[in-house]
Amino acid sequence: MNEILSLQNVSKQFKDKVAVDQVSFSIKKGEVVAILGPNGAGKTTTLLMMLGLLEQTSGDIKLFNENPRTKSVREKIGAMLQEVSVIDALKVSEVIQLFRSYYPKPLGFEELVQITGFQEDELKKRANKLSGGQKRRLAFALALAGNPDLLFFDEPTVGMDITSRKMFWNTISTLKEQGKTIIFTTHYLQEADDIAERILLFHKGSVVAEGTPKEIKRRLSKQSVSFQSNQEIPIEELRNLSGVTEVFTKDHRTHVVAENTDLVLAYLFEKKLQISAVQIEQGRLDEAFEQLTEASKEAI
Ligand SMILES: Nc1ncnc2c1ncn2[C@@H]1O[C@H](COP(=O)(O)OP(=O)(O)OP(=O)(O)O)[C@@H](O)[C@H]1O
Repeated sequence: MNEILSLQNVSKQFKDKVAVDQVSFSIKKGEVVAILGPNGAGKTTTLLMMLGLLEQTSGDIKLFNENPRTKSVREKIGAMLQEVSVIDALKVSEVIQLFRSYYPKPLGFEELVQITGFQEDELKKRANKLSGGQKRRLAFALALAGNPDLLFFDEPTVGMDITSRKMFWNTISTLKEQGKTIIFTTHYLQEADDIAERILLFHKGSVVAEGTPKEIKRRLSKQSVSFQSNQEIPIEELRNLSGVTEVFTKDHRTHVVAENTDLVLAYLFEKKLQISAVQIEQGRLDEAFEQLTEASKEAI
């Protein structure tokens, strides 16, 4: 069995706020998974629970079939969180060496420096004197220090310029080729689409959709069938078809918005309705995602 992470009915409640609500999923070795969702969807809370940094209110979390807080698990994971806090009094090179010393089989110092692109003069700087971008690179080096099998990144590219972003994702592809399992949170749909093999779409603390980027796109963006007809159209019957979300008439055309337009077409043909000028349209994914984001803003 190559499942290395699993969550079962995991919830997290902060006072009267349910941040994560009955979430279940599992991740296999070597997968690159994006936890996608708008602000406040519960992504960071879920990540912190997976890392054992925050205790769940209920449910079960297993990493490598064990509790995330066990020492043997900690040695196999690396994480880059949103807030970078490093030991300010130390130089960059010293912080990297210190983190390497925590692990039984760390990555070589030179390799870490090369991956994260630190120059000689940067390595001599004190950690508190680094710019925001340099701090994130240091956090990346520290996440990789133990040569982990499983890596977690919380909104890794926030604040990075385009070049750093590109370099970051190139390194992630190399890590994937080495067989590492990578989980990252993002609220950029494009980023999840470009990088991830699987997306877990979070919304208001729950996983509302799960699948490959292609499957998610199909699910999120609505399709519609529209047609003309001289006959009376059984609008109510159409509305009751499975997966149909909307039926309306505009400019003498009937529009049926549905998850699966094939089912709508099959129904129309089965009923032998005389229809003409049939058009099938695919809604835009970014619009659909925006709607979801807007909906969640209202809820906050
Ligand atoms: N320590 C906390 N105390 C109280 N409420 C919290 C705490 N941490 C998170 N929350 C709330 O839980 C919900 C989920 O927050 P979370 O940070 O997990 O969302 P997110 O999807 O990571 O969002 P973002 O993209 O903004 O980081 C939010 O409504 C947030 O305000």
